Amino acid sequence: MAPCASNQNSKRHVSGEKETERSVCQWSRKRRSHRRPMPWFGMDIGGTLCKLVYFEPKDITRDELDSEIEILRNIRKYLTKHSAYGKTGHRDMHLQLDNVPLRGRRGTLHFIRFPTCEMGNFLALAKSKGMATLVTTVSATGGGAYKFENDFRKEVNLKLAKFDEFDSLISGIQYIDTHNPNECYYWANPTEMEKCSKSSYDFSNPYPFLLVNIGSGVSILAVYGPNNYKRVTGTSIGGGTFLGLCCLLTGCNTFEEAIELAAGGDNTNVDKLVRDIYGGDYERFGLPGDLVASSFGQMNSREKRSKVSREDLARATLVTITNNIGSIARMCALQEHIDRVVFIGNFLRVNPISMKMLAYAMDYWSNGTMKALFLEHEGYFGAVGCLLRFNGHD
Ligand SMILES: Nc1ncnc2c1ncn2[C@@H]1O[C@H](COP(=O)(O)OP(=O)(O)O)[C@@H](O)[C@H]1O
Ligand SMILES: CC(C)(COP(=O)(O)O)[C@@H](O)C(=O)NCCC(=O)O
Repeated sequence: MAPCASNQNSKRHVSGEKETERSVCQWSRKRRSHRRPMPWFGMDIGGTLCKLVYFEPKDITRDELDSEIEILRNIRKYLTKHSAYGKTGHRDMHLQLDNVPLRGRRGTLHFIRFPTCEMGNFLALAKSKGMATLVTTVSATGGGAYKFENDFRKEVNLKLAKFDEFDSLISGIQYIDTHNPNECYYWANPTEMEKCSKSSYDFSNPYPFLLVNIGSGVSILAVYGPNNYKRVTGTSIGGGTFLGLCCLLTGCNTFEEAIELAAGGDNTNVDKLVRDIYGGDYERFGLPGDLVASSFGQMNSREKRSKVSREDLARATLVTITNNIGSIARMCALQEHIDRVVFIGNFLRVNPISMKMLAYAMDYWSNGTMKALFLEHEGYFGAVGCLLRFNGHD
């Protein structure tokens, strides 16, 4: 397992820089004498989005600055002075982490994403910025670290140090939770939608927890300790399914558009509810009348189809996918005897509807014994984790 995974106790009692570093990357001290050459990147190349984390050192000495080669300086400036790159690259400035320690240095972590299908353009841009002239290695995870390995070597002379996506996810969560006091939150009063609001959660004592990563597909891990986890199950009905079906059904073209449509729609015009079948609640088995009995169950009727809006269809798609994930997650939590379920992945980006639904489902169907938790850096943990794991000598 990873050399830089911390033990729980050291993680809980972080107070100063030295202790913080010890908790995250004890082994990095050994390597400090021969510092890793910059730039430091971690990439998580997923089925839909490529997440790129860039560490900008802020403790650069005058000597270092003077000896920094121009290409590196230009790359640093380009990445940190812009918030958009080309047509599809974005820096999530609201997630930026300042003054964090990373393998003996202090600096800023920047969070950048672009669609994985734009990898060709990304490599061309990297080449145009001079990356190909630097003999360097980038740490990478996700399926694309394997799929695009040869392209990186051929196009930009970059070697990829590959790390497993789940090892990376867990290291990344541990690190970011240690360095961002407001990372973890939950939705308070999930059963009363008007009162439902975001609240901070102290996740300094995290184990065990169930980790539900909602990316293109969904992977569910039971995490028992920093170096102890298993993949319980997965489902192919995930974020990619939501976006794909929504594009098909509504003609929308982006995730943001799909979420906006869903926000203005009503799934009860599309789904068949328990009350549509029973006329009210199915009391004997505790099924309330407003529960969805059959997702898209009204859409067999030509008349109902003629009245339904794009917004309703988007909402029903979102509700269907979210409820299915929530239901599988709850069964896994029961099976593993775990009561805290952490939902991450970019499906939850700008998507409070799904988060509130997951919070509601966990709370309601467990009679308040299970809690849904969320993390601010939702899709970036893999990229951070693989950056931490790189020892600079692969
Ligand atoms: N800008 C975006 N473009 C495409 N999908 C997005 C975007 N923002 C959020 N998503 C959602 O996030 C999912 C991808 O999540 P992510 O955690 O990055 O997974 P992966 O590693 O498989 O790419 C998409 O399937 C979609 O539901
Ligand atoms: C194959 C994956 C690990 C890839 O991760 P992703 O890019 O979706 O984040 C994931 O899509 C997954 O677990 N899919 C579900 C496969 C299954 O268990 O049915």
